[in-house]
Amino acid sequence: MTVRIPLLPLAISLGDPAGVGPELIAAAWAQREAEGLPPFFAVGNRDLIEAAARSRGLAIPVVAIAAPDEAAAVFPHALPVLDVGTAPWAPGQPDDAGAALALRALEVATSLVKQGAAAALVTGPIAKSRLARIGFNQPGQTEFVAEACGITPENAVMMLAGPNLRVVPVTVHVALRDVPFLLSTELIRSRSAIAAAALTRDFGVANPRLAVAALNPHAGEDGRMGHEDAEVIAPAVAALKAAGIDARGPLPADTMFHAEARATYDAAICMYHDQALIPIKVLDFDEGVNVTLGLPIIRTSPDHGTAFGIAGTGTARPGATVAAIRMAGECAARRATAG
Ligand SMILES: NC(=O)C1=CN([C@@H]2O[C@H](COP(=O)(O)OP(=O)(O)OC[C@H]3O[C@@H](n4cnc5c(N)ncnc54)[C@H](O)[C@@H]3O)[C@@H](O)[C@H]2O)C=CC1
Ligand SMILES: NCC(=O)COP(=O)(O)O
Repeated sequence: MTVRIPLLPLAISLGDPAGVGPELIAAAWAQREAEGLPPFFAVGNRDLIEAAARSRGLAIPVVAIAAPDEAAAVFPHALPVLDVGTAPWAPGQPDDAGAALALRALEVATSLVKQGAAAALVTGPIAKSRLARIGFNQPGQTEFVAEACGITPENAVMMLAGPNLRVVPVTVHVALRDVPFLLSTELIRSRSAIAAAALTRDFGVANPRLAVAALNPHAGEDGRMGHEDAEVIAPAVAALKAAGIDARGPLPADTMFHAEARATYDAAICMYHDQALIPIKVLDFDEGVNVTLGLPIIRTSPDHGTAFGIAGTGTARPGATVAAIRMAGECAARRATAG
């Protein structure tokens, strides 16, 4: 297997300092050689990351850098960190100062990637409710990064990807009761089309096969269990096919995710958050990556959240963070090669 390495280091934002983000950045650095990871630097606070690393027995060297261009030389022997603020390390005890540091790290890391000072953005997990307390008015980091890049939220598409499955939730961080009203033929069509284009551009899938899920049980059972499947989703699939995209559906969601079914598509287009995220977290929790499609930059994140309950205990597994770094590096290298 050829490992694609980007020319510049990646930027990784700290995430909420009370969560598992800081210690998993350190754990990923400790595994850089074994995992063949591309060079990266953290954006956050050196002392905090060092404390988080030591809590899990990682006595790794952590070095403050003044600018991203110092990261490549430091990375082979120490974890480079760009300091953007301070907060005490208090695992499992989120507060406004920590949320402010997380937001500052996200802002700076995003800006550095946009400027071309870093090859791609990997975001550490934040708690949306904690950031909302300090004025963050986006549903999540996806929409924040999209806005920073001048992309509308509709055109920034969340995909969760692991070794066994890729899923795209058409609606994301909304109440379940609102989903039927938010779904539209155009939203399903456009998110699917963006996903198909990104699978080709960033993942090297020449002719992506999309499996589009139904909303209702049994795909509506001829209208006996809801009308959205026939009236909203089926026309979107027809429009995708008319545009030359290999799309099928609406498919009953309960039989889309077993192994034989998964082998027939490259991504499942799902109608709501948990329809997409439950199967991938069952199959690939420890290697799942959240990637934003349709952006001018590459952005990935581990599939899990802040896990405040286990921060600082040494039990958080680094696999999803490692996978997010690897995927960001590969996608950035693929874009650089394509020109
Ligand atoms: N990429 C991001 O920024 C994401 C942020 N979140 C945020 O995280 C916060 C907590 O959300 P939850 O639903 O509790 O999800 P969570 O992923 O933080 O935790 C769910 C369960 O998985 C465990 N877990 C999570 N990561 C783990 C790891 N690396 N190793 C071992 N166990 C792990 C936790 O201990 C917990 O039992 C919320 O505020 C949410 O907004 C959630 C998902 C993604
Ligand atoms: N459930 C996915 C998630 O919460 C990640 O959202 P985002 O912050 O990456 O937009």
